[in-house]
Amino acid sequence: QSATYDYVVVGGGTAGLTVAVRLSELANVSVAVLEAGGTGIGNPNITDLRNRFLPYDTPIDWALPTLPQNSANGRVYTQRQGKVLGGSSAINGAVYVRPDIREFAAIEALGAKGWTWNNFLQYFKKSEHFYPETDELTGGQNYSAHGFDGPISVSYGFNVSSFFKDYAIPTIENLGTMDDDMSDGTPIGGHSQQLSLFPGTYNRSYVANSYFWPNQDRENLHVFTDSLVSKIIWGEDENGLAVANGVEYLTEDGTGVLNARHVILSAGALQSTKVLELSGVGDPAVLKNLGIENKIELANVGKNLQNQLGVNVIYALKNGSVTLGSETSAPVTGLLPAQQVLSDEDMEISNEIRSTKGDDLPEAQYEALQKLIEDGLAQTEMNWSLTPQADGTVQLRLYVTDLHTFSRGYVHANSSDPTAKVTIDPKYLSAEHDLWYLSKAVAYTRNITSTEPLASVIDSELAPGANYSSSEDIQEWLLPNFITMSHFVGTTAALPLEDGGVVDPESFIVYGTSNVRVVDCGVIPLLPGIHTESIAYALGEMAADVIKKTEC
Ligand SMILES: Cc1cc2nc3c(=O)[nH]c(=O)nc-3n(C[C@H](O)[C@H](O)[C@H](O)COP(=O)(O)OP(=O)(O)OC[C@H]3O[C@@H](n4cnc5c(N)ncnc54)[C@H](O)[C@@H]3O)c2cc1C
Repeated sequence: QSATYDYVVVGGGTAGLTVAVRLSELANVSVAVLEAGGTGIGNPNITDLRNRFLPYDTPIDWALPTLPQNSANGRVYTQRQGKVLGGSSAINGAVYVRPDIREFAAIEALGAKGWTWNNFLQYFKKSEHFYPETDELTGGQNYSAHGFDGPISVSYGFNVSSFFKDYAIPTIENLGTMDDDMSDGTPIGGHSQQLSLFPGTYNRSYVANSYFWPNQDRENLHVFTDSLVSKIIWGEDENGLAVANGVEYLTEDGTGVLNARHVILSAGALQSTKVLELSGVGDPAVLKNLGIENKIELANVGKNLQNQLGVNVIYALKNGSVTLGSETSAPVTGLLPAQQVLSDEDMEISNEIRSTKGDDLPEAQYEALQKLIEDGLAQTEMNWSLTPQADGTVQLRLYVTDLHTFSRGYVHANSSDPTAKVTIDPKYLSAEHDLWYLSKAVAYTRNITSTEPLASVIDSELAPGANYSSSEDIQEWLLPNFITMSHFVGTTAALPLEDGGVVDPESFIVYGTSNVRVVDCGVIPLLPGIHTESIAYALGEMAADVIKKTEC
């Protein structure tokens, strides 16, 4: 089977379907998307956000194991990624939040030319349809940073328990501040949580049902599911430079080929690198191990892997003290600077621990991270949710995180067999500050639960439990209990080649090629202290605009 398209997009996920749908607005341009997973149609674990943990270890989850983590007693962590049309937007937590303006400044200063807040803001807005009236908790704010005509519905949880208004928000205000909008580029403080959710429902708004299905009848847009791309097929231009002629892919029926003028890799931060490496693009040492001939030497492919860490801290609430609502997920979230989470004395210890840079962390990123923390950007997200128990009691779950982590790892293809899972070593906790800081964030929840009015309804601490008192105790508890935010970035960084880049920040074109791009979260060079779906949509929108200009 062979066909020719102007653009072939590898991966029908968050950024991939966004860029494909936008490109197909040009009637004279043909676009194909090859997605390894199925359509997901009729799967309630995708559509109903209350089921958001049920996709794990089912066919719509790649379920990618890490290597044993040396700094976590050899623990193997299973990383989630959506394997279905919609990609990770089909299985994620649907928290909608954008980076701090200062994080874009830091990323641009690393060398990502054009990655300014103002440039991204137009694409955040373009992808969003915001429903401010659904805010039951704070309301009456300034929504000028939002979009009202885009495909992705953003609203607030509904039928929210009165606990959040009566206890959570006043307690947050007693310790810090409530902020009016978590998506306006100044996200410090407590918030009423924004979600990619159809207003007044439990239904997830994600890239398949909000960008693609409404446009699926376009004649110039073809989406192929259950099609795993194995590699790029190369030709040469008149100067002998590598030019992609298309891709090869596998289905149940065998091998297929799609010819293309341009290839866009959107397989996510964990898997676009695999397609590059199986196509002979990457670090020669890695390719040699795989037995793959080096077509384009690009040593940065798969390096600079970043993620954030978190853990659930659990408190029992006094019997009968709280009336449950029927909200989908944490209706209140806080974005806290290290200066709030740490005492003055601990801030000094933090400075001391951070004064040594780890070998895996590039110097420029190290300097940027130090400044983000010193300037008081969010270093901990704290999600507040209630969970009813079978015995009729209610637990308060404070999900606490370490947002700007210093550990860096890698992801590489593990075999020349395209069906083999990638090798991931995120090197979690290899930087001392990551574990130490998370232990302090856990301890900080005790300040919260001993502050009124919340203190009056707290019964006891269940996890880790009051007997874990010192930072060392809590660190020990964290090793088997920490979880990750699944916000992978950095492996195909949009930076100058000499600064660790894999793609050009303005064109998204892979260095050494003229017609292969990467458009997914892997291009984000430095992980901002927030969730990443908003950026994935903005990247898809931005890349489409950049590419459209080349077509006109
Ligand atoms: C469990 C989980 C919870 C999360 N929670 C949140 C949240 O609450 N809020 C938030 O903002 N972000 C959240 N995120 C992160 C966010 O969803 C991702 O950062 C974002 O969706 C990634 O988009 P992407 O386009 O880079 O990749 P993806 O959306 O993962 O798309 C990649 C696509 O490529 C396909 N693919 C891979 N390899 C191939 C191949 N060889 N051939 C063909 N297709 C291939 C995959 O099947 C997938 O569909 C979460 C992520 C996960 C996994």
